[in-house]
This record gives sequence, structure tokens and C-alpha cells, in this order.
Amino acid sequence: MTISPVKRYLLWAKPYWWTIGLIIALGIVQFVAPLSTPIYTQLLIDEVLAGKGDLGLYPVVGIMAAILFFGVVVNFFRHYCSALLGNRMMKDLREQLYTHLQKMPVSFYDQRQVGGISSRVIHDIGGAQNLIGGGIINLVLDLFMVLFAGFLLFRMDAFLAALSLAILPFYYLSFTNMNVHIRLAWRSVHRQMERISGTLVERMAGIRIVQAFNGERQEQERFSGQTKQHYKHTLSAHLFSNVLGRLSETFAHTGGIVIWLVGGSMVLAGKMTAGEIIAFQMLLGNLYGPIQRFADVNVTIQNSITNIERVFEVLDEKPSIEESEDAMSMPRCDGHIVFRNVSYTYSARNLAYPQNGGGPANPDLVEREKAPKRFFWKPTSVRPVPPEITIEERQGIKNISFEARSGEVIALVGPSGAGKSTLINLIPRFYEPACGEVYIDGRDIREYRIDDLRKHIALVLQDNILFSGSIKDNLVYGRPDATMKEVVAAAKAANAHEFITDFKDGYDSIIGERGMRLSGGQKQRLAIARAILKDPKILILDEATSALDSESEAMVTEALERLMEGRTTFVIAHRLATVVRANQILVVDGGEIVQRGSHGKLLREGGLYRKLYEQQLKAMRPEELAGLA
Ligand SMILES: Nc1ncnc2c1ncn2[C@@H]1O[C@H](COP(=O)(O)OP(=O)(O)OP(=O)(O)O)[C@@H](O)[C@H]1O
Repeated sequence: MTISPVKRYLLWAKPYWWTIGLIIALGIVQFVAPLSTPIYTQLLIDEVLAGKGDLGLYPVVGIMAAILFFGVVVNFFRHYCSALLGNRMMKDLREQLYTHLQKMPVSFYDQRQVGGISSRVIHDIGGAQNLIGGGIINLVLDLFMVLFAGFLLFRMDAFLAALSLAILPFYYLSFTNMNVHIRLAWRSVHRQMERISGTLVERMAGIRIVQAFNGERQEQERFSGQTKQHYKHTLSAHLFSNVLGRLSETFAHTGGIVIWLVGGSMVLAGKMTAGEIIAFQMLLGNLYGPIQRFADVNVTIQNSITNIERVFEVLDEKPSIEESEDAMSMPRCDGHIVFRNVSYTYSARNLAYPQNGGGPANPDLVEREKAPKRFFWKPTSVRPVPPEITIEERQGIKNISFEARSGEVIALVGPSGAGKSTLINLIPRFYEPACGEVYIDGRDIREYRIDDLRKHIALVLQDNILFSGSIKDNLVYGRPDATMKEVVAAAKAANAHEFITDFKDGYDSIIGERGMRLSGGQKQRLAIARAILKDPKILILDEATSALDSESEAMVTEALERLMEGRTTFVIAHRLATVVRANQILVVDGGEIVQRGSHGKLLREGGLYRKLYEQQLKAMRPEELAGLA
């Protein structure tokens, strides 16, 4: 049985129950204190000001003042504790979600927009924390106030009290019906925000392409369309909330007027004093006030529920690559790797959210979900309609077997889309083979702890990902404990030291997002230095195809050669020199190894390798041919 998002969130919030209890207790004290005001007002009017009884003006007003100021102090602490609770919960949930996201496999990210994920971490978690702070706590307090005011009203005049409660069924039905629309509207608001955020991050990251292809106008139109849709959903969410709020107000006013009519007639008939009806009306305000506030609190709750649904949606995604409970540590690694009948198939999930009007799904826009019924007699949870999922399968690699001995260089060659990247991605367990096994040092890699396994592997990819921060921060990313001496030694080995020291701040120079302030060759040399510093036994290398000038190229090549020394290296080779010197060349086509062996053997064999050699390898670095001949 699936439990509701509210129940789930409350269970998640168990460690904070004490603080929630304290805030509610402070709230009760703060609200109960002014509730005695009508009683003192009645005393003032009917006895003190009328000159009856023994009570003087000063003591009565003094007690009223003391109660009111006590309420102010309590209010201060209540707000302080609420801020503490809300922000603490937000921080903890955000951290939990981020930790979870870190464990999600690469395939999870393959299918989502980065901006969409960040929208859940930032936007939805912010909204989720309102459920308790702005929602449930206020709801409990208001409920308490209603009960307390109701009790006092019944004590004052049971008939009038019963009459004032006659509005409750109308409240119930309006809440039951409007809530469905409010929640559906807010859900659409958040989903649309996710799309906006996804597009924004993607297009901003690719701003050069947008500008180079004169895509600004098209992007502007896309963004306007998305924000317009967001605006539309937000307006309807506010409209439904407004309607509910005004309905509540109408019921409260009607109740108040009826009480004036009936109570006023009772005063005229001498069955009630003027002080009593005024006190009754004041207390009635304390009954209707919170009931009316339910409308606002309720909107906060409905809104937060949709945020919570979205946060739990991510938390519910199980990491498909999990560590076995008895996973072994891997203190050392020889780098002996065996693939045995390994296959991997990509399954891309295409999500299609229901579109009103049945038109094709527009990935930029979220249509608002329609309520399942016209009228609701009882509250309904309107769970999110699961998107239609179509799974598209694409063969990555098929039945791959080979052995790489410790320290060998394995060159992978093959046409584009052949499966070379897929193959190397299985070594650090970015993806899990659908069948077959990958062994390192005689053991299936699934037997090792994932972080231990990855400790022995370094990647140098074409798209050298560097992070914003200083050069040193980037170099020590895989070895935060490295000494400055080690950092400099790695940079020297990667031919990076010289250009680093040319910068005014040297190793402390800030390199901008993704190393924006560096040239392609400089970025590559930093990536190589980062790998050298990690000192892995297994190296995964995707040689750069981008043309570097010959000086830069020579420095990168030299750095790479130093890096490869003594490590088992898998290289997606784009340079003939690498291919020729490799201990083993695996020729991959259509996900399978179609040829294997040394350069000379493969050339003699003919087939795809010879074809590739003629068409691609030879063409890549023609100047190398002379040396090889
Ligand atoms: N994340 C993914 N989701 C779905 N299919 C994918 C994914 N990544 C790759 N593929 C598909 O798997 C096949 C093999 O891709 P792979 O990236 O391994 O090829 P490659 O040999 O490295 O190509 P290239 O030399 O062009 O980089 C291709 O058909 C590709 O479309």
C-alpha cells in the first residue's frame, strides 16, 4: 500500500517532532492568552465601566496588558523556533537528496536534464519545508483555537454557538472540491518550473552554440512560451485559492450576520446583555478567524504536498548499481582486467506527460492535469498521473571478451557509435553489464566496494571536465591530501607547471566554470596532471581529436605517455602512434569486437581495420606515417 506524501514526510520528520511539539505548545500559549480578552472586555463593559462590582479599572486593564505582552514574548520564541525548524529540515532534506543523487548511476543522468534535477533540489525542497512550518503547525494551532473558542462559545450560549457552526458543512464541501484544483494547478506550476530550469541550464551552458547559430530568437521564443505557461498555471493556482478564500470569508460573514440578527433580537428581548453579545461576537471571531485561515494554510499545504511528491519521486529512484553488503575493499590493484561475454543495452526512458487535447507532447510545456471528477463528496488525494513511459532500447556492446594484462595498453578503434565508450564505461561501473562479467585481478568487479574500485581508476576524457575554483583545487580533486610538492611534481610531469606559474596567482588562479579561462591544451594537461596525482593502476583515455597546435600537441602527447607508464591503459585511440604502439588493438563495430591483435597483424588481415587505417587513422596524423614507415 502506498502511503500519502504527507504521512511519508511526517515520518521522515520524526527527529524533529519534539521541536514541532514545542512550537505548537508555544503557539497554543500565544493564542490562548488573547482569548481571555473578550472575557475581560465583558467585565470592563458590564461591571467596571457600569460601576457595578468591586473590580477597579486599573487591575483589569493591567491584567489585560500583562497577558497581551506575555503573548508578544511567546510569539518571538515561536517564530525563532519555527525558523530554526524550517531551515534545519530544508538543509537536512536537501543534503539527503544530494547524497542520493550522488549515488545515482550515469544512466539516471542520461535521461534527465541537469536543470530539472537542480530545480527539485532547490525549488521543491524550499516548498516542501512549508508543509510543517507554514502548514501543519498552523493547522494544529488553528484547530486548537477553534475547539477552545467553540468550547467558550457553547458555555456562553449553546443555542447561538450551535447556530454559528451551521456553516461548517459548506466549508467542508468547498475545501473538498477546491483542493483538487489547487493541488493540480500547483503540481503543474512546479513541473513547468522544472522544464524552465532544465532548458535554462542547458542553453546557458551552450550559449556559444546558441549565438553562433543565431539561435537567440528561437531560444527567446521557447523561454517566453515556457514562462507564459508557468504564469498561466500560477494564475490558475492563485485563482482557485482566491475563490476558496473568498468562499470561506462569505461563510464567516454570513455566520456573523446571522448571529447579530438572532443575538440582537435576544438582547432586545432582554434575554442577553449587550456585553454578552459583544463578547460572543468577539469570541466568534476567534472561531471563524482560524476557520477562514484554513483556506490560506490549506493552499500552503496543497502546494507543499506537490513539492514533496516531487522530492520523494527522486528519493524513490533506486540506484540501479548497488554495492553488495559484503563488498570487499581493494587496498591494491594490479590492473589485470578480463571481460567475459559482456553485453550492455541502453534503455532510454521516454517520458510523455498527458497533454490536454491529446496533441503530441511538447517537451517545453506542461499541460495542466484535469480533475478526475466534477464534484467530490469526500477529500481525494489526486495522486500524480504517472507519465507514459516508452522504453527505447539501443545495443551498446554485445558479447565482448578480452584480457588486458597489467600495464598493457589496449587501443580501441572503430567507427563512430561502435560501442567504444560503452565498453570503457563498464570498467568503473558507470553502467552495469546486462550479462557477462568484468574481472579485475581475478574477481568480478561487483565484489568490490565501488569507491575502492574507482580509487584505482582515472579518466582523461576529450571533454576535460574541470570545476570552477582554483587550479590546485582541480588538481587535488582525486587526492585531497596531496602535498604541494606532489601537486607540483604532477603538474611538471603533465607539462602544465610552466603555464600554471605564468598566471599571476599560480596554482591559486581561478579557472572559471568548467575551466573556461584556459585553452584546450591547457585544460587537457590539467586533466592529465589530475590523473597523475591520483596515481591509478587503470587508466581510461579518450584521446582528443580536437586540433591542438603542434607545440601544445607535443606537450600533451609527452604528458600522456608519461601518464600511461606502468598502468593498464584503455585508450579510444585517435592517433596512429598510440594505435601502433598498443599491446592489443580491439576493433569494435556494431557493439562487437570484430578484429583483434597488433597493428601489423591487423593490417595484414585486411577487413575493417585496414579500411579504417586507410580512411581514418592514416588521415588523422599523416605526418606520423613517415616515422612509422
Ligand atoms: N546514454 C545513452 N543512451 C542511449 N543510447 C546510447 C547512449 N550512449 C550511447 N548510446 C548508443 O550506444 C551505441 C554505442 O555508443 P558509444 O558511445 O559507445 O559509441 P562510440 O564507439 O564511443 O562512438 P564515438 O566514437 O562516436 O564516440 C550508439 O548507437 C549510441 O547511440
